[in-house]
Amino acid sequence: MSNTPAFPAASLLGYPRIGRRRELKKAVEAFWAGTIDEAALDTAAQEIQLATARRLFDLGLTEAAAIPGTFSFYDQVLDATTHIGAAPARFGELRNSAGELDINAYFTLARGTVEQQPLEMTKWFDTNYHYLVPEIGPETNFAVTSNRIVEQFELAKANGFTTRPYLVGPVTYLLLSKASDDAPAGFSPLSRLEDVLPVYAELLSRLAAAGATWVQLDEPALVADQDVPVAEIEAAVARSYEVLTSAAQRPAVLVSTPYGALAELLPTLAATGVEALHIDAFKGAVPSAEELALLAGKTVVAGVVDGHNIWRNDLAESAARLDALKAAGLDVAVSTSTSTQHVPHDVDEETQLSAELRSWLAFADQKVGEVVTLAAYVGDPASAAGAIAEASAVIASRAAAAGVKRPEVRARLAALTTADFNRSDYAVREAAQEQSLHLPPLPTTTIGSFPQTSEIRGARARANKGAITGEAYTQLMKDEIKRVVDLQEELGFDVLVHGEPERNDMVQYFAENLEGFDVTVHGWVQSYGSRCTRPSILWGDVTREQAITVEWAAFAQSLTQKPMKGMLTGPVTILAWSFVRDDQPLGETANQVALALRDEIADLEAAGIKVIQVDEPALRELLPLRRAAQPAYLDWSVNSFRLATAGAADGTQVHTHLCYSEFGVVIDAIDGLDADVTSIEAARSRMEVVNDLESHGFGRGVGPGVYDIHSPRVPGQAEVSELLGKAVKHVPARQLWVNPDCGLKTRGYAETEESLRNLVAATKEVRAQLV
Ligand code: MET
Ligand SMILES: [Zn+2]
Repeated sequence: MSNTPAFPAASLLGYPRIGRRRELKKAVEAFWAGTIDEAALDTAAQEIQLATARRLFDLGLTEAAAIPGTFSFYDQVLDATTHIGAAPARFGELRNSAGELDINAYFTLARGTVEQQPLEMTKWFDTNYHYLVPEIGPETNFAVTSNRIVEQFELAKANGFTTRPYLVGPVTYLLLSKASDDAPAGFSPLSRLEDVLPVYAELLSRLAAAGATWVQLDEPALVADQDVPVAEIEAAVARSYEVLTSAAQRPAVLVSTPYGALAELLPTLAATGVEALHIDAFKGAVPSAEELALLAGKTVVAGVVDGHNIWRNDLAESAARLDALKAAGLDVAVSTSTSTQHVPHDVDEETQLSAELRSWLAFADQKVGEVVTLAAYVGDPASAAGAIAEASAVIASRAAAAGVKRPEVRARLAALTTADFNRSDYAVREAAQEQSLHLPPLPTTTIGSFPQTSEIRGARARANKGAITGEAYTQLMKDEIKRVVDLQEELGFDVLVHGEPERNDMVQYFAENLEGFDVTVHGWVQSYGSRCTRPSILWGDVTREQAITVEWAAFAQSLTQKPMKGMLTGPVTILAWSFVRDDQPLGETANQVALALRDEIADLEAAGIKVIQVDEPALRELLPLRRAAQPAYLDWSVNSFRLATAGAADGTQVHTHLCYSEFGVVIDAIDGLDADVTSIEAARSRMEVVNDLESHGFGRGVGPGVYDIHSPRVPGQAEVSELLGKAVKHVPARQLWVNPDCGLKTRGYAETEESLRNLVAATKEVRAQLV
């Protein structure tokens, strides 16, 4: 390329897609339900894209290509899949008569069909966002199969905004892919790079023809240690960006590398012809002078504003980082460390929070302001002096604010000894639990929540508005608990749950009932597809003023002779799904939460609860992307779980639940949790996990999920029997539990009942075959 257009001085890596009032969620779900048609869905999507462009422009992203084109109907990895023709053959022909993977094909891949499970879903780096895993084999027929990225650019352009189209980069795309069903053993998706690159080149050429000046190719896989040897990744990066930058007609290329430091791949990217390289200069350190020298001639897009958490930026600290980059003589632009898709839109919406707390925060819109200020600083340091001083003053006042440090919490933590982290040997506990529980082989249970019906949500909304009394609300929840308990009795479950109707969200519920947290009203963040969560804000030392779950659990237990599980959310998950204070190590915060849970467990036991589940679905999520940092993380995270649970009596059965399939990665840590029973996701990955369990010799109870609750599909009895048949071949039957992959709160009652009925019937079938 001759005459590279200037990269905008201020930019964002990405922006929330779901809409300030979750307009996209509503439109997409209405489309699935058949209440709006494709044209109406498109109109809603266009309105969101234009509202975003207008907003970002008004907030100061006024230069061409400053506004990221990061809208997505469901997921950015699925977007790439449908643009490059990578629909797996197992779905049959999904291309329409024009040869395109249209919106129907798109949602088929995301949600599955009666015959086909959807693409597997897994965590996006160290975030709570989930992407759909591509399945690539020798048979994958790569070709441009969607023009949506071009149409979205054109839509913005026609309305006066030159955006910067976004695509997951080719190396990351293939590294995140798994081998298709049809691929031979040992097949590596990265081996298809040469076939993928011309398709990316064609998309770049179409974007250039439409007038795009810059494109953003996102390569976060380059900041994470991979199973593929580094030399292979280096070669793939070098080759990809050689091919893509030698295309005749193309926009200038920004490669973004969020979620951590690039480390050994920085020189490789520096040697390519890409015009701009984004580095995560918030989480990652500023590269050394030698590395920076390699970047001469490129724009360095410095991600100094954290896109992944909500604290106001320490502008003085960011300015110092920018100074280091400028001192190396580089052309520096300012951006966020990651897409701001991980944070809510706007602090100003949260008028119920104290002005003090609000002054400590920056959501996506405030981050735009920070980026714009810092970009001005790069041009003229004096221009930002006032803003920098103000940010420093706010950060200092936060450190001294009431509730941030509570002496009694700190004293209790300081007094802990190793005994507080250890239970009796498993053999002792196992015997005591056999006595207290008398369970059949292959005990059946569910993960906790039952469908959250519109009646339940409506009752909560009315109670929050004061339209019904607290007593009326409690009664409605108790009625619901009774329905759920009766249903489980009728279905024949062995260990029951109360269904969690009183919980809006498994983390927020505890945040609302513990000191040290605050919750937002509009702070929705996309978790996967149309699903959003509203992370709480953990800003101070954590204490529990009174029992939280005991009344509900005791009521549920009073309705049945079967054991009722007490249900708690573990410390790591509470941290991972909240916006956590950044002023002390995570391990300290986790232990504060653990002590509150430990007290709750003691109260549950005193109320007669014999099985207590402490969910840790996010244990894998916070795992550092670099192997060197993983042992320290696993140490504090496992210890916080042990601190929470080690006060339980031998006869109390402690369960934990983790919902993802890459179990092998953290199996030692899961063992370290020392839970008596562990339930995990396995249905979508068709029980692959039992191989890991077998090779590891996992010795305690385990329930690999047999019902994928992420889709409305009902698994048949034969399908569940087959999964269980596979499980008993690899895991001793006496350790095996039968349960769904996860909680049922997002499902409807009809499909849930049918699925659970099949689950129990299949269990009886397999039990009968055990000798
Ligand atoms: C994301 S893990 C969910 C566990 C929780 N107990 C539930 O069933 O909803
Ligand atoms: Zn789960």
